[in-house]
Amino acid sequence: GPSNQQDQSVYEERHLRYISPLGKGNFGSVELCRYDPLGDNTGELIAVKKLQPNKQSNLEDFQKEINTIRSLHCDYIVKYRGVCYSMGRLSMSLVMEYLPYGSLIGYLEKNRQLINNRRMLLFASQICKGLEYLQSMRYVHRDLAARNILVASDTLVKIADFGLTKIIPFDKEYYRVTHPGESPIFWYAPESITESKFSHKSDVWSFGVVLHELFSYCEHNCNPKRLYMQEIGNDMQGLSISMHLVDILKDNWRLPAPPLCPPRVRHLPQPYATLRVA
Ligand SMILES: CCCn1cc(-c2nc(Nc3ccc(C(=O)NC)cc3)nc3[nH]ccc23)cn1
Repeated sequence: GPSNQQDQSVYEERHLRYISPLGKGNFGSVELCRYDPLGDNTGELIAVKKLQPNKQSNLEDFQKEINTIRSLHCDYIVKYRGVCYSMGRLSMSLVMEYLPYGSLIGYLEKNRQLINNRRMLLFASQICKGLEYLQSMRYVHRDLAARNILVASDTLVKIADFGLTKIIPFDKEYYRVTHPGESPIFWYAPESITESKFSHKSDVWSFGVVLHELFSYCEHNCNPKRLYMQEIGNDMQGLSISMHLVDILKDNWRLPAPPLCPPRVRHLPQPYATLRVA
């Protein structure tokens, strides 16, 4: 559509045709819809994120997420299209570009044989560029994980879901969360677990876990949570899982390099995340 189609556009609910569910994000679910004002099925396919009413999230968080994604213009970040008001502006939905190949996890599982190291590194570099752009805007994503990476084509992936994204205050290097919700602790840097501190460095740590997922082809039997839980041992004495996790990380235990991981990736220069533990 016209260039103003890109931003600030309002989609009328009456022209939205629901097609199928696409997935669950933070605070909401995403559905495939066709925006069909002519009513002849020629309208564009869009991804619509609706606020989950029952979740502890509230409209305020959702509006922050919408403002965040609306401010992002990067080839490696899923594009904002507009908003759709319903129930007379009482509730609103976030409209985004539809990425036909879906989540990176499903894509790697389905196309495992066809994806060589070169393409894996292409995906890794695109996620890295998306993260670099976020950092240039002083955003911390706080939920970088393969489940939040979407596939636009066989040669393009994008970062999605900005439900937990925060802006780092201008006088600090980190963002301290007051009320950590359901935390994806197996993607968290140590200081995020122990002090709820999030920074560009903690996003880099999560990117390291995404690299592990990438080179494991997102196989569910070697996903980060399962590998960490095996190492922690399933016998849970008093200490919570997160304290056990921080203990092994402080002892410099790290996720084992995936078996198919090429040597050059295996021995990346130690990310400064490790130096911090020392
Ligand atoms: C990231 C967590 C929240 N989330 C966002 C989306 C999403 N999905 C898609 N496309 C998609 C998804 C799934 C499949 C599929 O075949 N599944 C079996 C095919 C295409 N386009 C999107 N544009 C913006 C968000 C978004 C899905 N979940």
